[in-house]
Amino acid sequence: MTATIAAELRDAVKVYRSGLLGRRELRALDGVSFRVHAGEVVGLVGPNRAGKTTAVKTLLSLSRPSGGQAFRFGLPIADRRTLSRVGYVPERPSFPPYLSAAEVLDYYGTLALVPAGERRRRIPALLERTGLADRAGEPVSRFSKGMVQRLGLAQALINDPELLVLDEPDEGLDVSGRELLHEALAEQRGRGRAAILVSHAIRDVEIACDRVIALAEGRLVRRPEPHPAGGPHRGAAGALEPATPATRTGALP
Ligand SMILES: Nc1ncnc2c1ncn2[C@@H]1O[C@H](COP(=O)(O)OP(=O)(O)OP(=O)(O)O)[C@@H](O)[C@H]1O
Repeated sequence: MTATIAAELRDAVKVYRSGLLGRRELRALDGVSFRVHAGEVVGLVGPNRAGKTTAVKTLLSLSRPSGGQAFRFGLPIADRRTLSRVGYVPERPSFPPYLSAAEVLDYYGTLALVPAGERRRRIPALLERTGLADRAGEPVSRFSKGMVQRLGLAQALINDPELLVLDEPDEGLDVSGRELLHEALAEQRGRGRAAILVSHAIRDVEIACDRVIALAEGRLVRRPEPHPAGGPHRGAAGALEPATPATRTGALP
């Protein structure tokens, strides 16, 4: 039986236009196809400007593709109901500075349609887990960069997501903060859920991910390899393959 496909891009194209009459075009995504299955943690890597953030923003309905298709849990991304099943830590999380950490989590939990009883149960547990419990009542304006990153992770977990998307979440995190990330990713895998980690920290990707998808200049340069659902975590290192013609034409694993 095929594992649930939590996220998929099919020949996705994103063109940004600039200059006179929009004549200059930049192809942030140029025919990118990949799938992320339930039960696997996928690393999305590549140099600056490769299109990594554009790819995840497309999967999150934050960027409208110029061509191709994108799906969450088998449904087109235009169907926004599936967003409540996703947790997302953006590249530079920021929160209303006058809210406390507990209020931020309550706010985002409400937006993600988490029932009040669940929010009351989850918020203290997440604050404890992310090491913010002793500062839970303080306004976020007093938080350090690493604390904001930790709150970003707690925020992404408030709805117990089936797909967790982390866009360079390791910026500013200390060793225990990185361990926290690895634990969250391992937990996703262990519970048969999916995760995408965008990172330049190759060591973190090797430790945390089952396989790697690499982009460069808006194109896939490595072919994703299917991960047997429920199979042992073998690390990302063995999952790389050279680019193939199939990759270029958008054929899916
Ligand atoms: N809103 C936008 N308008 C115009 N160009 C954009 C926009 N967003 C992204 N781009 C361009 O698209 C390309 C891909 O950007 P993207 O942020 O997806 O890359 P990335 O791989 O995440 O890069 P980094 O590692 O630097 O974060 C870049 O050339 C960027 O300048």
